[in-house]
Amino acid sequence: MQTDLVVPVKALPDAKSRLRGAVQPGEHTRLVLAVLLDTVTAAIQTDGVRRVLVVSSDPTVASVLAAEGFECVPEGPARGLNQALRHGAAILRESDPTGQIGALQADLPALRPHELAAAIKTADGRRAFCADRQTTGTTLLLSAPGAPLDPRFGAGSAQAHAASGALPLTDSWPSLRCDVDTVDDLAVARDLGLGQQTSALLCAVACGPIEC
Ligand SMILES: Nc1nc2c(ncn2[C@@H]2O[C@H](COP(=O)(O)OP(=O)(O)OP(=O)(O)O)[C@@H](O)[C@H]2O)c(=O)[nH]1
Ligand SMILES: C=C(OP(=O)(O)O)C(=O)O
Repeated sequence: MQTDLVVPVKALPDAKSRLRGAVQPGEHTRLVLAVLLDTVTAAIQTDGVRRVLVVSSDPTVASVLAAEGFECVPEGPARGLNQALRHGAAILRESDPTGQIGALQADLPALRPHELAAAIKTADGRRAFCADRQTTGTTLLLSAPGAPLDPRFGAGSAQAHAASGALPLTDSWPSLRCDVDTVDDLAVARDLGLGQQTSALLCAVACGPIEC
């Protein structure tokens, strides 16, 4: 079974606001883009992942992704994170009405393809989710083949996904659970091993709280 993933990214001026301060203010956008590129690079290298579709109406996100060969579509008419995910899922469904769809967070710069592959394998075709390392948020939500994704991202999304019947995936998978919302999260990701783009950026600008 092949899995197609949707990755949502909001407008860059608003993106990763809690991560501000990790690098100088003028480098924040580059950091957000580096984290995104490391995430989608790991995702597309994952066994069993066929497509990675970013949903973002930000023109810089679209052009940076296009330059690296990634797919990006603008949001649909309905605003918001879950609406963007539903829009992306609908596009993926047009190509394969019976396939498995997933929502992957855009801020997993230490993501290891083998951990994502293991999570997809463990789900084994069931609608399932992986909570973040704090256990409150969600880093990955998978549909059953041909079935709705039914995303419930936002504050307390792990509980919301469980309450909606999704199976919690409980193996450790530290890189899949390590979304970087804060400077502390980025330090944890650095200790796990950052992807090439984020690592290079932090080395290039190394005078903030996170050193490479
Ligand atoms: N396309 C799209 N993506 C969104 C939207 N809202 C949030 N996202 C993305 O969904 C993920 C989680 O969103 P948030 O936690 O709200 O935002 P964040 O940018 O990660 O961090 P904060 O600004 O610190 O809240 C991030 O990848 C966001 O870019 C939206 O309205 N549209
Ligand atoms: C929106 C979510 O992500 P974040 O950790 O960025 O708040 C979520 O986990 O549902």
